[in-house]
Amino acid sequence: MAEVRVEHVWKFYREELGESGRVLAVEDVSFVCEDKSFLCLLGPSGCGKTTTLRMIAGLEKISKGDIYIGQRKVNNLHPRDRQIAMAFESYALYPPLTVFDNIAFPLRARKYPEKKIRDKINTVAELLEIQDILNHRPARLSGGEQQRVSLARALVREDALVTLMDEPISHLDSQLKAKLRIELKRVQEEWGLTVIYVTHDQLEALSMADRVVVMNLGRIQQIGSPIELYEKPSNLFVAGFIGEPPMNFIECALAKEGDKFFLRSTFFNFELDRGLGSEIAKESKAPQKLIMGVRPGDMTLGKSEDAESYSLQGQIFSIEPHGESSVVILNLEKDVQIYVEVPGLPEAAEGEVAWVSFSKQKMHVFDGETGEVIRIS
Ligand SMILES: Nc1ncnc2c1ncn2[C@@H]1O[C@H](COP(=O)(O)OP(=O)(O)OP(=O)(O)O)[C@@H](O)[C@H]1O
Repeated sequence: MAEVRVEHVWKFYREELGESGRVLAVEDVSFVCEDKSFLCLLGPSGCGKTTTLRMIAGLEKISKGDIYIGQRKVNNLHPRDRQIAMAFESYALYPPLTVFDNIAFPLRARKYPEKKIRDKINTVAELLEIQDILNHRPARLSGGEQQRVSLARALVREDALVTLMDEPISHLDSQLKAKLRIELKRVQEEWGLTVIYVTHDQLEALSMADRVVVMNLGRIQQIGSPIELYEKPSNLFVAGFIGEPPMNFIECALAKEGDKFFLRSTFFNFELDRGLGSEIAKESKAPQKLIMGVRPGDMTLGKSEDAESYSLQGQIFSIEPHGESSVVILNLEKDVQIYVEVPGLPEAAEGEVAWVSFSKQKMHVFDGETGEVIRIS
């Protein structure tokens, strides 16, 4: 295994339109995937995550920057010479070979003994629930089965320095996905694999990765552990992208009265701790154009204001039971709604007036112009 370093990597695609039509797909991306760790590239469609992975694999040329696998700079190395295993969304299975022979192919090419190949394939087949299709040919497999075979072929490669996966479980049903999220993480840890995994699904990234690289519009937005991204998002994009239901955002402004600072909007007037107030006054490019953020799960629902916390009043618009929890949607005004996640079923009814409260520590403040978070440094 080996660490992977991506240093100031850029990718321009030149479209048929000519020079002027070039697409900037990846912009100055740098990150390290440590040896034997699980790193996810997470972001919405078109954010550049697949392009980044394909440059690591050697399937796409780097426009600018360097990529290292272990100590070796691989910019100009053929994919075959990079010692990588790949499970990509396009399965690339060999149609004439059975599933077993497809998985065995890279092992036989490396002259593994047949007994070892069989043992390894049986272990992986059980893990991925493909024992019963080992003798089938790819043409008669469903998309989800082909995806698991492609994943199996990548996982059996003991000699690979790094395993690259692009949406490897996207075509599976939710039950199998849930099982494989747990199993993939277990196998990665047990076998000591170094994994770089592309997904647009935050649940996959947050449940499996040691570190997550969040991308948008070709750029890295934040790199952190799942808990860091959730609790300390560094900008509005990450705050809104991570978490389900997403973080609530309300426009507001900074106000100063004497030596006290307030965060003010039509719906609230929160007195700020002096430290945060001064930080906003100092750091914000537009203190009259701030955005307050609070996660649905960080709020409680009640019938009265909580003097110890920040509170907002609204009218319950709907209650959605989700099993263990419920999502309550409150109207603050016709066009302004907030989502609150409460355990079980709330003791409240649609149409009632209710208060939501949250502790000061759970509030996030963002600069409305730059989108960057403002917190006490
Ligand atoms: N071969 C290509 N030629 C031109 N533009 C491309 C090419 N491949 C990708 N792009 C563009 O580069 C950008 C990044 O694409 P990429 O596939 O890396 O994104 P992604 O985050 O993996 O998205 P998805 O999850 O939809 O695959 C997009 O704007 C895409 O349209």
